[in-house]
Amino acid sequence: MMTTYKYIKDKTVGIVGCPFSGGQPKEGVDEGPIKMIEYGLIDQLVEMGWSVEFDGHHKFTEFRPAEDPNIGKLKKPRYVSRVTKAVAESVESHLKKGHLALTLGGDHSLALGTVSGTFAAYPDACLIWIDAHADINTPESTESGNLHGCPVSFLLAVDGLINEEITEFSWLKPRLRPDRLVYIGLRDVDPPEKEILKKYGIKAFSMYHVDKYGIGKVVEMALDAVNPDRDRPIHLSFDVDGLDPTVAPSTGTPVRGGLTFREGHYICEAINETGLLVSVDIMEVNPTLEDEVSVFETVTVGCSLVRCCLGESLL
Ligand SMILES: NC(=[NH2+])NCCC[C@H](N)C(=O)O
Ligand SMILES: [Mn+2]
Ligand SMILES: [Mn+2]
Repeated sequence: MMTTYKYIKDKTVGIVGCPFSGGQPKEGVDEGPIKMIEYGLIDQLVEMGWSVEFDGHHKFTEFRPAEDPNIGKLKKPRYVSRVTKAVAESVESHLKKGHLALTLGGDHSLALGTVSGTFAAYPDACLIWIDAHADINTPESTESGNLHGCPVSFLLAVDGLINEEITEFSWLKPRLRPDRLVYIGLRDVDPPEKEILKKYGIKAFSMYHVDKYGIGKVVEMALDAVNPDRDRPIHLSFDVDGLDPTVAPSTGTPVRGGLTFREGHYICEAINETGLLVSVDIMEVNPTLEDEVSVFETVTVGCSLVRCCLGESLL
């Protein structure tokens, strides 16, 4: 099988390395991208025929404000805002050169940047979000105050979802229409998040749906929902906690009953097959959690998801 890419020129991928943990409290998730690169991801992609552009990981510590008091319940809002603004610019510039943008996280607050960057370059894109969580809490609804649980609410182009104007994030232009967003893998959604999904009619396939229909049908239904004519650019945001903790144990907020190894990879293969993928995030790999074997499994699964997104196939 050979994928023809509709939006990507010269089979080039730009890697945006994002060692960042400010959207949640556990240290170590900033080492995720460093480990994925150390495990040989670039060579693997070159081996597959991709040209890789990577100028080293972002150095975010210089964005860290001396003081960053909570805004309402939100923790480290200034740090997260500055970092994700820089990420948005990196992703957008890769996409505008006709590259596929591959962002390695880091915690999922980084999607504030990756999705903003993608929709700046491709306003007509759609977003496929693989996760145990919906990450759609608002500044009011979040219980944890961790911004990795909130990015989607900031990105949605709807009125009245974010009540208080948070000037810190004024750079962010919400461009994501609710009908261009679909979830797969959900199993730990907070009650106010369920309300938001319902209110805006956001398509979501939980693990119940994966069990009921099988992953093949679920991906097809997800694409039908956000990309019925199979012509829009696709942004895939993959939180490795969408996978079962037996498959990706080294992550900050594991939830039992997740996607199997094959289901996770199938999603990436099927999305690659559309030829429409322009932007991929692999998020929440934390190589400091659990034992050595778990770390190895989680980092290697991060790398193999990327390879499947970029066209590695079994035959
Ligand atoms: N990207 C993640 N792992 N998010 C977990 C979010 C958990 C919880 N819903 C919260 O808002 O804090
Ligand atoms: Mn998650
Ligand atoms: Mn997430």
